Amino acid sequence: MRLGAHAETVLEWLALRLNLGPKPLADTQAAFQFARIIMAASRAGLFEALQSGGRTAEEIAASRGTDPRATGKVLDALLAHGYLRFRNGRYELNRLFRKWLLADSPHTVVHKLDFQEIEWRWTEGFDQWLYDGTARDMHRTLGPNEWRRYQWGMRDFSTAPATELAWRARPPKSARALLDIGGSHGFYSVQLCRRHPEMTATILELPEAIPTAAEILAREGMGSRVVHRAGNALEDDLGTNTYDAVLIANLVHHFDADQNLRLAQKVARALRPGGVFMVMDAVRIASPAEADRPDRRLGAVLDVYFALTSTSGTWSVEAVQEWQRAAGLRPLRPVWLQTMPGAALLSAIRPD
Ligand SMILES: C[S@@+](CC[C@H](N)C(=O)[O-])C[C@H]1O[C@@H](n2cnc3c(N)ncnc32)[C@H](O)[C@@H]1O
Repeated sequence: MRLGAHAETVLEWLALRLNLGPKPLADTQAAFQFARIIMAASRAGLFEALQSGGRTAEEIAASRGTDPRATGKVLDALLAHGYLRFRNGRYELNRLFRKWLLADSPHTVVHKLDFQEIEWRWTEGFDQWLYDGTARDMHRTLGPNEWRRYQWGMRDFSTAPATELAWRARPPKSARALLDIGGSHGFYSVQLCRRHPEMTATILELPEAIPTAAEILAREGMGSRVVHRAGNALEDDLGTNTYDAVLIANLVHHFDADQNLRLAQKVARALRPGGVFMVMDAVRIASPAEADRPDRRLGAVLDVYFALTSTSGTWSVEAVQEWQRAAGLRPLRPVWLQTMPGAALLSAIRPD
């Protein structure tokens, strides 16, 4: 997935090729301002105001309590970028974006856009961090309301990759017990259990996450097939010969190499012979020689973000497979997720 400025005309392409336009400004000014416009529009409910049809800027502003002039400008910026269209004097939500920007859509990202307001504030720490390397350990510093917004945000982030992962993961055919470490809202477990009707799942989560995570999970109607267990994956015993599959999705980037190695060893003990350890995450380069690989771009940016927010960072395929091998597991070929470009499912089997 390529971020940044892309030419739309031959002349723009030429200007980019000849390096005539300042790419660093396209990568920053337009990107960060438009990002904040989308977030503000979503948080103010401007997209929601267009749910049941076209409206004028004045009607939208009146229904959301926003300033009419400011609202008109925001709507025009969204129009210019294809989020909206304009017909018969009214703004309409573009059909493609209804799926993502309406709160009652199963694919909504409205909560993630809300959580990004917190992440935005965190990223203001990049400058200081670059000098002193002092990171924020986000899981130790969130307040109760931030925990709530975090869990809802993670839920929105998971719907597309969880559905794909459930189709492409290969737990043993007879798999019955799944452990989902740091599984939060449980959507990965829910989709895996829907795909494998014999399977039940336990989500191991920090206690602070569980009130909101359980509320989100309850909406899926899985009953006792997917349940939470409060604990800490770094400190708790995970059992012996207990699970057919263990998933850790979007969490190894919060742990350092030593923590991940010890966790892999606990997972290997907890797996039954033939069981599978599934690590899903954005993947970083193993060395600067790999830097031009398109499937490592997301991991490169998130590596910096997680180093700031949780002291660690993203990991390479090789690093994850090294922990898995050191724990006595046999890594399988990586599965690159199409719904989350730059993320991969790195599975390893416990030999019989
Ligand atoms: C980035 S979220 C990922 C949630 C979910 N797996 C997904 O991919 O959508 C990381 C989750 O791991 C949980 N977590 C962090 N440290 C943990 C630990 N030591 N033990 C168990 N869970 C942890 C957090 O509370 C959070 O819900």
